[in-house]
Order: sequence, then C-alpha cells, then structure tokens
Amino acid sequence: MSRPETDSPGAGMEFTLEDISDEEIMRRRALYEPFTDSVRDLIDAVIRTEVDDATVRQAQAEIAGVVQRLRTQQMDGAYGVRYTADKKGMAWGNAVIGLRNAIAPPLVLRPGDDGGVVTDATLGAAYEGPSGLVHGGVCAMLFDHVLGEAASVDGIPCFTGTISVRYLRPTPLGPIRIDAAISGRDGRKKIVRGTLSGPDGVTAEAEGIFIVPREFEGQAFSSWVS
Ligand SMILES: CCCCCCCCCCCC(=O)SCCNC(=O)CCNC(=O)[C@H](O)C(C)(C)COP(=O)(O)OP(=O)(O)OC[C@H]1O[C@@H](n2cnc3c(N)ncnc32)[C@H](O)[C@@H]1OP(=O)(O)O
Repeated sequence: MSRPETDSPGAGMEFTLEDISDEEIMRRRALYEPFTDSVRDLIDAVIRTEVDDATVRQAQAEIAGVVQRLRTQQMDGAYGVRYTADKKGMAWGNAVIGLRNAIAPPLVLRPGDDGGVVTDATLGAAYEGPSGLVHGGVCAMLFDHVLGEAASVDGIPCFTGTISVRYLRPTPLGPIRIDAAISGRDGRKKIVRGTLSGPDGVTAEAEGIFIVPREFEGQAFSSWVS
C-alpha cells in the first residue's frame, strides 16, 4: 500500500496529510488499540513464559503465520506523522505514544496545573534494566517525549536539542508519573524541566532545550490524537 500525500517541510521531517473524519479516527482507534494491546501482552508473555520447549516452538510458528498474513498488505516505510485538514496530528507509530506501536507504553498526556503536561503509565517487564527497575534509557526516552510535548503546548512541534537526566534513585517497574513544564523561552528555544515519580516519590529529573525547527514555524497542530 502506498502512503498518503506527503507535505515535506524538510528532509526527514515530513508530515503527511491524511484527511479522515472524526468517525474514521474513532473506528481506527477502536480497531487498532486492542490489536496493539494484544501485541503488548504477547511481548510480556514472551519475556515471562515458562512453558516447555515444544510449546515455545509451536507458538513461534503461529506468530510467524500471523506476521506473514499481516505483511500481505503493508505501507512503505514507517507510519510517519499524519494530520487531518483541521490539523489533528496522528503519530500512531511513535515509540512513546503510538496507538499502533506495541513497544510504546503507551503514554497518554493530559494538561498539568502549571500549563505543562502530565502522564501516568505502568511499565512492566518489557522496560526492565537493573533487576525489577526501569531501564535508564527508557526513562530518558519517556522524558524526551514528555518534555517535548510540554515544549509544544502551542501546537508547533519542537525537537529535542539537548536533554540531561539526573537519576536520583532507582525507578521500580510498575506505576510511574511524569510531570513537565516550560521554565524559560528564548526565540525558537524553550527550556523544559520535568520529573519522573514512582509510588515513593521523585526518582529522576530532567532538563532540556527544545527547538522549533525553522521548517516548522507556523505549522501548528490543533490537537494530537493518541
Ligand atoms: C499538539 C502538537 C504536539 C506535538 C508534540 C510533539 C512532541 C515531540 C517530542 C519528540 C522529541 C524528539 O524525539 S525530537 C527527535 C530528536 N531530536 C532531533 O532529531 C533533533 C536533530 N537536530 C535538529 O533537527 C536541529 O539541530 C535543531 C532543530 C534542533 C536545531 O536546528 P536549527 O533550527 O537549524 O537551529 P539553529 O538555527 O542552528 O539554532 C537555533 C538556536 O538553537 C540553538 N541550538 C541549536 N541546536 C541546539 C542543540 N542541539 N542544543 C541546544 N541548543 C541548540 C542555537 O545555538 C541557536 O540559539 P541562539 O543563537 O538563537 O541563542
């Protein structure tokens, strides 16, 4: 299957116009959300299963059959960032928020009290680094996206220029929360700070410089459908 029409503000930064109705967005969400969740379950089951060797081999053959069936009709390349004519953004392949990406937790963001953004998620066995703890790279990835969303509150997507993470204490696997908000602005640059918390409080903090790429100026999204 070919991709929808591409609007190309710069190399490797394409947004793709796919003007579908709200009803069609809802239909796709209703179809793909449980589909992606079942693959998330599969990832968790593969990590934690203790069945015998024959059962593992049989499961592998069945999974290969499903993959073959799905690949009979496939888009070229990655999903991309798509948008409707009224500028609703759909980053459904995104590694952190992607509706169709089973490796995304996925994070669902909401406005914070301070003009920033907040998200709650549960990180299971697939996000492990040290035993029973969240991988440091996963923490950095989640910070990168959530701080980026906080920087993009006016609808114009910002790119990460620089981000630093201070790991204060280990983050246990399980429920987490991230809070982020803009702490300073300088032209196209925004300074954003955030915290990652587990059940016993803040475990890591991050600060980043997020920049509106010149090519994105004036290209605001109205909302982000995840
Ligand atoms: C509802 C919708 C939601 C939308 C929600 C969307 C959320 C998305 C969050 C995703 C976050 C990501 O993963 S983004 C993907 C990871 N990041 C990237 O791939 C970025 C790759 N780098 C680049 O594309 C570029 O280098 C940019 C865009 C960062 C900057 O390029 P540029 O625009 O040409 O910048 P330039 O004119 O040279 O400089 C502008 C100013 O920024 C400073 N500057 C430039 N680069 C950097 C840098 N890396 N770190 C610090 N500062 C920098 C310069 O000193 C200058 O300051 P002064 O002289 O003016 O003081």
